[in-house]
Amino acid sequence: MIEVKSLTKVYPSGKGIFDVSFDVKEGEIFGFLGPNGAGKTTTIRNLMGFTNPTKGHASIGGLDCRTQAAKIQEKLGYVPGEIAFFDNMTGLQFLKFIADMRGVHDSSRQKKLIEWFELESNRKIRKMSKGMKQKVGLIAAFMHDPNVIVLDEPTSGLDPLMQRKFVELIIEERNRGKTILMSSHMFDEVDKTCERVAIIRDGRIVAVEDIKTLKASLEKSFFITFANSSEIEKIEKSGLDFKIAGEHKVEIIVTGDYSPLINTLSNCHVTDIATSVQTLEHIFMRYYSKEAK
Ligand SMILES: Nc1ncnc2c1ncn2[C@@H]1O[C@H](COP(=O)(O)OP(=O)(O)OP(=O)(O)O)[C@@H](O)[C@H]1O
Repeated sequence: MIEVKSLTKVYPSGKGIFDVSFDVKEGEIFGFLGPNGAGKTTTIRNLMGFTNPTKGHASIGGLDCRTQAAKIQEKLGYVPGEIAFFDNMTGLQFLKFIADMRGVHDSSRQKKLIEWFELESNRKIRKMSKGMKQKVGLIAAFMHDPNVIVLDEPTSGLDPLMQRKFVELIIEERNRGKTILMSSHMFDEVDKTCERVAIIRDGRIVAVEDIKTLKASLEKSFFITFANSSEIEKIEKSGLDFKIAGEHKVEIIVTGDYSPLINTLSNCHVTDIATSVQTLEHIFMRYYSKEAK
């Protein structure tokens, strides 16, 4: 549904994005992650046709993002990273203005979204907090029921309750067949919603991965305490990946298959087991760090 091929945008400073390629399938939530300044907004601005690429191209629903931007925007929902509004309007006036521009006459979905995000819609935008403005931007992006939604850091400024509501909303939209591309710094939100992610660093894609595959590579550490130190010999002979963690204690690291651990421990006198689980954040941080390939 969204295709990005060798997209390159070089700013005069030499910064930008280089050979960015990924695709977002119809009906999936796709996460776009990366440290500050990595190139997420630049990529998204190219998708919206706000800026022309130096090289490469992008399309949404088969339409070219450079030459058919107006047509794409008719059907798209978009939340920019920084929302600039008509400050003197109330939230509701702004939403009505956008709906009129889009030729949307049924306001039932707009009303539902105002209730869902508990927006004080009669407040002037200039008197709204960052989070309130973000809600207005989200409602504007979703209220015309678009098939494709592009979100640049959609929950920045939202409190945890509203973040949760946002997560519920996009899962519901995905279940209704909508395609969502979302840049985010919130690993937890990405974990809860996305099927796949692309990670960008210094303007280049360093990974495009299935969340399930990433989760399968998470390590789990088991801290096992034995009744006596002689039990440790059994661990040494077992072939398990382990480190000594005390006189009677080992840390055993498991990825995926737990059977060898269970079989080995069933022959040992164990007095305590504690566990610690890696989260997706560990994996994302590995890609964010300079050492990642
Ligand atoms: N209009 C511009 N002119 C010149 N350089 C720019 C412009 N916009 C972005 N850049 C530079 O391009 C690089 C990518 O910036 P971009 O805003 O796309 O990153 P980002 O991943 O969205 O970051 P963040 O997470 O901080 O929002 C940065 O080095 C940035 O300074």
